[in-house]
Amino acid sequence: MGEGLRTLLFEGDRLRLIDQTKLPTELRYVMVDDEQTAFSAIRSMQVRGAPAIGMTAAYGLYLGLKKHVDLDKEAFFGELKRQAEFLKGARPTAVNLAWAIERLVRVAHEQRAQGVRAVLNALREEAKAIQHEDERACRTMGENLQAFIKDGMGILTHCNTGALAASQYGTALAGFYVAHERGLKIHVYADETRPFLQGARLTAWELQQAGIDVTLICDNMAASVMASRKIQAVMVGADRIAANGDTANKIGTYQVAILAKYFQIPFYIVAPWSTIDPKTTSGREIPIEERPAKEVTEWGGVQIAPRDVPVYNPAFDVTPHELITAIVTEKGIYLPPYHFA
Ligand SMILES: CSC[C@H]1O[C@H](OP(=O)(O)O)[C@H](O)[C@@H]1O
Repeated sequence: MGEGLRTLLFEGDRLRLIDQTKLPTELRYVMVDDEQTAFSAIRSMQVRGAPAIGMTAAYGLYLGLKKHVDLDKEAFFGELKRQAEFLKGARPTAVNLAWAIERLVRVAHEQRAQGVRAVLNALREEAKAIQHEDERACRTMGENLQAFIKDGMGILTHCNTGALAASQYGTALAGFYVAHERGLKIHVYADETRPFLQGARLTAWELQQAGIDVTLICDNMAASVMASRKIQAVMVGADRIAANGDTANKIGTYQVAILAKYFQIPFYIVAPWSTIDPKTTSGREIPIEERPAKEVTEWGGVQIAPRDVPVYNPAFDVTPHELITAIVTEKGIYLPPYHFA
């Protein structure tokens, strides 16, 4: 689905999202028409993936404020502040969310001298601009990643970094789509990605739809698959990259990076520039979201662990920069030592 199905479709002043909690068994949609519906789609992970949640929050902020078009300017800007803070709290780790909201807030203040309607128009256009920029960034990341993709390669990936996670193509998966378009034969090993199963439910589905060879493995099989020399590279996404290159990504990424180091397999991060947060100097400062215990103790409403057992469910971990071979963005390829400013 590199170019086909759209995770986000903004049309007729409404945002339609693919409901990712229903995949792969059902292709259903969810509509966003204000900040509340945007917040709940992001929090419940109907939409997920750093670029996709940033774009959803941007449209959600515009749509939420549109309902307050009749407020005077002072009250409207008060509402802007409230909704912006509210949306930023939906998920704390992926910096793309705060980045997109801050872009809209900046534009609103630049237009403050104009009327509320002019501010609203500017907000809508900024949200659309973020989406268009993301489309171009995804394609360029995919092209840049070709520097590390060779014909016949086995590639391990974790979570879902595909078209579902962004406007189209995705980040690491963009590279797989471009390689496939160019006739390269690659074989992708997709970690299932406990507990939310983005690898099993989303990556396996996306790659299968696109006709790219994919084999699903459980997370605890990665060492064994690497030991059998099936993997020549690991390529994953990111939710926040600190100035020193430390990278927060889906829980389980860190252990894959350690395994890659052990087996001397290169480990690549692929992310748009908006995922880099130079204000965060190292991974220690990255806030890690904790998700509800039920995501671990239940699946599909079925209990799979003892009732009331204590659960620790961090959604992300931080891979230290020294385990990262290169960071690929739309602006180019970055090699260690990393210094993002
Ligand atoms: C293209 S960013 C994808 C990114 O999304 C992730 O998390 P989640 O599914 O919780 O939004 C993850 O860390 C991926 O690498």
